[in-house]
Formats: sequence, structure tokens, C-alpha cells
Amino acid sequence: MQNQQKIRVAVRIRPLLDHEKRQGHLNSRIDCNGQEVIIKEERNKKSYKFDHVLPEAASQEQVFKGCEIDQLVQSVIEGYHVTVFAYGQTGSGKTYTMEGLRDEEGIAIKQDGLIPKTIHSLFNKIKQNALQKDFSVYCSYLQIYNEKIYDLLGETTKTNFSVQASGLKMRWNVRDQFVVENLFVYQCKTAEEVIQLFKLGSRNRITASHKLNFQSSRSHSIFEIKIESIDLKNPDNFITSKLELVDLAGSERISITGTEGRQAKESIEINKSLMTLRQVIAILSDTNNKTIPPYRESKLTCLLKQSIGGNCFCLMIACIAPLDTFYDENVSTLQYATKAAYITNIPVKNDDPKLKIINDLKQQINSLKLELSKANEHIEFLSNIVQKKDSNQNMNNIQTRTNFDNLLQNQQRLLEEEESSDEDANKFEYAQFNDRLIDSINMVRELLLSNKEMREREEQINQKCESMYREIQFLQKENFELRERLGDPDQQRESPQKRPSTIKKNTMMMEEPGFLPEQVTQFQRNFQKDFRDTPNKDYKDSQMSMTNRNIRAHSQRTQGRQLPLISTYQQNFEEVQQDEMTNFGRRSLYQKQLK
Ligand SMILES: Nc1ncnc2c1ncn2[C@@H]1O[C@H](COP(=O)(O)OP(=O)(O)OP(=O)(O)O)[C@@H](O)[C@H]1O
Repeated sequence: MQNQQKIRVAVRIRPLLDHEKRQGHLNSRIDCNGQEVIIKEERNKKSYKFDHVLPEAASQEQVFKGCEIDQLVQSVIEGYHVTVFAYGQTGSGKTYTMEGLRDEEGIAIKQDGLIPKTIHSLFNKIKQNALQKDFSVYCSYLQIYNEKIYDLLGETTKTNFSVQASGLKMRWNVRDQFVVENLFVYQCKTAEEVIQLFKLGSRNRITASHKLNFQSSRSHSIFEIKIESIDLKNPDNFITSKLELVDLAGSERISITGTEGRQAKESIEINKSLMTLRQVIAILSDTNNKTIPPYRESKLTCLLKQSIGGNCFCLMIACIAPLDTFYDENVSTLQYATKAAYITNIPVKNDDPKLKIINDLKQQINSLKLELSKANEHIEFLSNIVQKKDSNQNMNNIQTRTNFDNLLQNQQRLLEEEESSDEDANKFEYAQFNDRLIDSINMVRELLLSNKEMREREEQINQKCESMYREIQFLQKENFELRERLGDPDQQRESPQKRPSTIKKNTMMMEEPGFLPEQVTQFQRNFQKDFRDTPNKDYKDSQMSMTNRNIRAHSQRTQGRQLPLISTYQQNFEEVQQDEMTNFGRRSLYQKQLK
């Protein structure tokens, strides 16, 4: 039975700010009681129930405890993906809730929000589990600004957008996930290192001032903490999980915020992506609606695909600025929060998929070995029976011969007297013994045969296992080389911003440039298929040897290929794609010639 989990929803109502009070704003329409948020409007009295409701007076600590974030951190430690995201209109307190109170430079300095508290909680739990597991922690931080993805810990700074003007690419991977390419990932040993990185990235995040918020986030941000854990007792037990902490940009009405020009364009992009998010939430919350959620329509929903309707534990924090003037926005936020609470996720433990297969195969091998040893025992047992019968018969023969002289006369007499009846009895006994012997031999034969089959199966599994180990080794080597390679530009670049010394890893996604043996076999099979009906054998042979030559040349070329520098990676990747296109073109040509 799969572990189904509804998205948990918390609503936080922020207090009226001093300047709002001075301007005469009031809250006469929104209140809360226990787990309920109450709309006090005369004609439209309504209450909404949520998992957690945090009233105006709730401190940051109370929000952290009230939302049971500690439990979510425990799930990450156990190997589940977790997402916490803040949602609400502009100025409703999302950044305050997630990061804390910001200073003028836009860095959270006081009243730590959920992100710093969660980081501390995570490292406390790592410490508690240190005797059972070895943990590694990696962080990355990105923002989606004007529908482009930027690395907040990479080259980009607020003033320097030319480096990543086109934004980072996103691609779909084999595990059914969207991943961002070339995103910097930093290994961190302590909570302080993670918080330092987080602050560094927050400083790079784009903010602007408008009528509703003097430090409004103009981008959606995703701070990701990836945890790898290895069981110390059983090192094959390798688990990776991630904790995503998301601060969305707030929806805004341009007529109220008074934004113009660049900021107005930002507002449009923010509203567009939030609209897609709302569509996804609406579709997923309605079990009768069979429409496919439009995840692909915005970068935000692509990256939140696993979190909303996927395999994560997810907490949504809906933020409310309870001013009467925001009545419509607040009702809309409450409605979407209610819908989100109907969405079912299926969290799964993230064992490494390759190791999972290897472990399964190992289990199969063990059970086959067990069966084999049982079968061997059977064979031995039956062989013993057959041998015993043989020796018994021999013994009988010897005895008969030894006593033959003594018994001869008596037997002769008895034989003469009862010749016919004795002969019948002996014949019957002999036939019975014969039958049993044949049965036993057949059984032994069957067992030998199944023994042989099992041996072959074991052999196959071993081979599969070996090839997977080889593949893992190859991937590890490639990963190591990438890390090494990424180390260089990092050291060479003189960054004005200090990063922790443990910066080690980069998730730059590399496509395998050479052919895998399976691909070669498949390619040759395709070739055979294409030329199956070609009458001209010489032509077929020459094409076949040309194909083989190309494959050999390609693999020599790609094996000797230097791994590309980050800057030339894209170019090399296109070159590999070009190679593959050429092969594809060649095959199409063969097919045309054939026709
Ligand atoms: N619970 C709270 N207590 C006191 N002040 C708060 C609270 N929540 C928010 N604020 C203040 O309200 C203002 C707006 O908050 P914040 O910037 O977090 O909103 P936001 O939802 O992130 O807005 P945007 O979407 O525009 O980025 C800030 O000055 C913040 O300090």
C-alpha cells in the first residue's frame, strides 16, 4: 500500500504594520479561532479550516513549532523529499515567514524565519543520527525571475546579469523530474555554512520597492538542501533526499502596487506563473477532473512538480495581510489554500535506484543459492538411495554365491517343487525394484536439469550485476572528474563574495558522449533489420563494415575526449548531439537506398 499524504496547509495572518495603521488601514473582516480562519463579512460569513492557523501574535518560533517543521526534517533524514512553500499576495509576509526580518540590504538578520530554524533543526538531527549514518549535505539556491532561472550562488549578482542573461536551462530527466543544468551546489559541513550560503544568495535575490512593500521579492526562490546518507552498518544502503524551501513572489494588482516599466513586466511574469500554479492546484484538488495539470506552462510549476501532486511531503504556508483593502486577495488565497489541502502526494523513500536493483539482484542470487543447495541435497539423498540399492543387490548376489553350494541342493529341490510359483514372485519383485529405480533416475535427471537452469540464471544475474557495478564505477569516475574540473574555474575566479571552503560539488549534468555496449548492439540490430531484405550481399557487407568503423571511430573519439570546461560544455554537448544526428542521418540514407 502506497503512503498517501495530503498536502498540509498552514495559514499565517500577519499583524497590521505601523505605517498601515498610520494610514488608517483596518482589519474588520478577518479573524481566526483554533484551526479556523473566519471571514466576518456581513453578507458572506464563512470559515475555512486548515491544519494549522497562526494568528497575528504568533512569533517565528511558534510558527516553526505550530507547523511541525521538526517532523518534516525527520522525514528528510529518513530519506523522503520535503517541500515547504510560502504563498500569498505581495506584502503578506512570505519572506518574513521563510527568512526572517530583513535589513536594508535585503538580508534576513533578525527574528529568524523558518529557513534558518529548519537548517539548525536539520543539523541537530544529523548529529543525533551520526552513529548510525554518515551524512553529506549539499546546498543550491535559485531564483525564477521573468520566467528565467538564475543561480543565486553562481556568477550572478544583482548588478551583473550579463553572465547568465539567458538564464539556466532546465531539462527532463529519466526519473521523471525537471532538473536545472549547471546549478552550483556546495557541500556544507555545518549549519552556519548553510546559513552563510543562504544569506549570500538572498542578497543576490532581486527585490524592489512598490506601494505595498518597500522590499518586494520580484522572483520566486528555491533554496534546496540535498542530503545523502550512508548506513554505517550496511554501506549498500545509500539514500538521497532533498528539502526544498520555497519563497514565492507575491501576486499583485498593478493598479494597487502602482508599478511601471520593468517592474510592471515583472508583475506580469509573476502573476502568469502564479496563475499556472493555481491551475495546477485546482486540477489536482478535484479528483473528478481528469485534465493533465499544466506543469510545463511555467518554470515554477515544472520545478514544483514533485512537490505538488508528486512524491514529497509538502507544507504550504498561505500568508495573509489582513487589511480590509485586501479582502478579495485574502479570500482568493484562502480558497486556493483550501484546494491545496485536497491534493494527495505519495511520498516515497529515495533509495538510490541502481543500488536498489543491485540489492534486489543480490537477494535473488541468495535465494537461488538456497534453492540450489536444497536441490543438491536432494540429488545427494537420491544418489545415496540408488547406490544403496545397487550395493544391496551386489551384497545379495555375493551372499547368494557364497552360500550357493550349501543351498544348491535345497534350492534345487525347492525349485523343482515350486518352480513355477517362485519364478513369478521373483519376477514381480524385480519389476517393482526396476520401476523405483527408473523413477529415481528420472527425478535425478530433472533435478540436474533444474540445477543447470538455475546455474545459468545465476550466471546471467551475476553478469548483469557486474555490468551495473561497472556502470556505477564509470559514473563515479565521471562525477569525480567533473568535480575536479569544476574546482579549477572556481579557484581561478576571484569572487568578491567569500564562500565556504568546502565548496566541492557541482550538479552540472553531462550527457554520456560515447556509446554504451547495449547501444552498439541495438545499433547493429537495427542495421540487420534495415538490410534484412537487401539482395546485394557485397553492398550489405560494405555498409556493415562502414557502420562498425564509424562506431569504432566514434567510441575512440569519445573515449579520448577531454571533459569540457564549464564554458565549453554547451559547445561540446552540441557536438555530441551532432554526431548522433549524423548517425541517424546515415541510417535514414540506408533506408532510402533500400527503398
Ligand atoms: N508576522 C509579521 N510580523 C511583523 N511584521 C511582519 C510580519 N509579516 C510580515 N511583516 C512585515 O511586512 C512587510 C512585508 O512582508 P514580506 O516582505 O515578508 O512580504 P512578502 O509576502 O514576502 O511580499 P513580496 O511578495 O512582495 O515579496 C515586511 O516589512 C515585513 O517585515
